[in-house]
Amino acid sequence: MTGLLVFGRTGQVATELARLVPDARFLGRDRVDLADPAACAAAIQASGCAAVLNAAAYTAVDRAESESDLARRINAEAPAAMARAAAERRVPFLHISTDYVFDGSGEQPRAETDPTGPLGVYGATKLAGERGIAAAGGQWAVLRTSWVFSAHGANFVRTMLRLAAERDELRVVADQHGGPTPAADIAAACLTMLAAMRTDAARGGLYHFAGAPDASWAGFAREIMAQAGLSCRVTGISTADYPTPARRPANSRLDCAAILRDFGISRPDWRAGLAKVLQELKP
Ligand SMILES: NC(=O)C1=CN([C@@H]2O[C@H](COP(=O)(O)OP(=O)(O)OC[C@H]3O[C@@H](n4cnc5c(N)ncnc54)[C@H](OP(=O)(O)O)[C@@H]3O)[C@@H](O)[C@H]2O)C=CC1
Ligand SMILES: Cc1cn([C@H]2C[C@H](O)[C@@H](COP(=O)(O)OP(=O)(O)O[C@H]3O[C@@H](C)C(=O)[C@@H](O)[C@H]3O)O2)c(=O)[nH]c1=O
Ligand SMILES: [Mg+2]
Repeated sequence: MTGLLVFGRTGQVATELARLVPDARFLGRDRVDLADPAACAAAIQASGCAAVLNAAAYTAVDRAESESDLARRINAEAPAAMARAAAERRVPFLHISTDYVFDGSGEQPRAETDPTGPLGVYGATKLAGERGIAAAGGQWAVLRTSWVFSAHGANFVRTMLRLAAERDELRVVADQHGGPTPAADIAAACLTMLAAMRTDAARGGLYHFAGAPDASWAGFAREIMAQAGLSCRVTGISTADYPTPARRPANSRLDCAAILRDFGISRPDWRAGLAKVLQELKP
């Protein structure tokens, strides 16, 4: 995809995007600080790009509870400023959001039209970002995804592998459910959506996208151990037994029917994505 400007360079999704579109321009933290929303807008204005994708964010869920001002600038104000700059330049803008915008009640998968209710600062700032983008007046899309993993960066798969090397039992919450999602599939979905948006100015909006089947974190951990051939035992525990600064939704399941209907993008099997990531991590 020519003329694509990407915010982020070292993150999970940005790294996978660089593999798929090496000719895109990637703006790392060294080039633009998302804590400076005006600098984000200026980067778009100066770029002459044909499309903008924001793959950067403040993703430290627990730390956000004590750094809410910074999280808000990066997750809410910067994306809104990007969306306004893209609107001025009349180029499509794609942004990534999260299952943590929901309150996690019930057991049904959430649709795009369902009410939000973030439980923590990370989710609240990501939701504010979604709203700022929708209010910017340009052509935009927001892809809400969940439980992202890859061979790079900080993610649950790498955490589990690290801990499994140190212990013979891991205690992992079994009462939070969602769809683990390979970063590579998110990158591909973003490019499919942007391509459609570039050929039709009426395309865009809010879409859910997550790997299948839905699992608990404990179930995800057990599959990691099984595929990696590790004997570390995974004991399912309740959220109450794993206290964290930020509350997390018990029901993170996303209904992904709309993105299939409108873009032909189906839920990837995360177990296949996990096999690829483990292969990549092999020494
Ligand atoms: N990770 C997950 O499980 C999920 C992520 N998402 C969303 O998907 C998107 C991509 O996430 P993912 O790839 O996992 O994120 P990562 O945490 O892997 O990467 C975040 C990126 O943002 C950059 N960044 C953070 N702060 C700044 C800043 N002040 N200035 C410039 N760059 C900054 C980081 O740079 P640096 O490396 O220098 O710190 C890093 O490249 C985000 O919008 C996230 O909210 C949605 C659902 C789940
Ligand atoms: C390390 C560990 C975690 N857990 C729990 C804590 C948490 O409920 C769950 C996952 O831990 P993590 O720290 O990876 O979770 P977290 O950082 O909250 O992951 C989230 O990141 C943000 C950016 C998102 O947008 C979400 O979709 C989600 O992927 O597992 C255990 O039960 N045992 C453990 O040993
Ligand atoms: Mg984390």
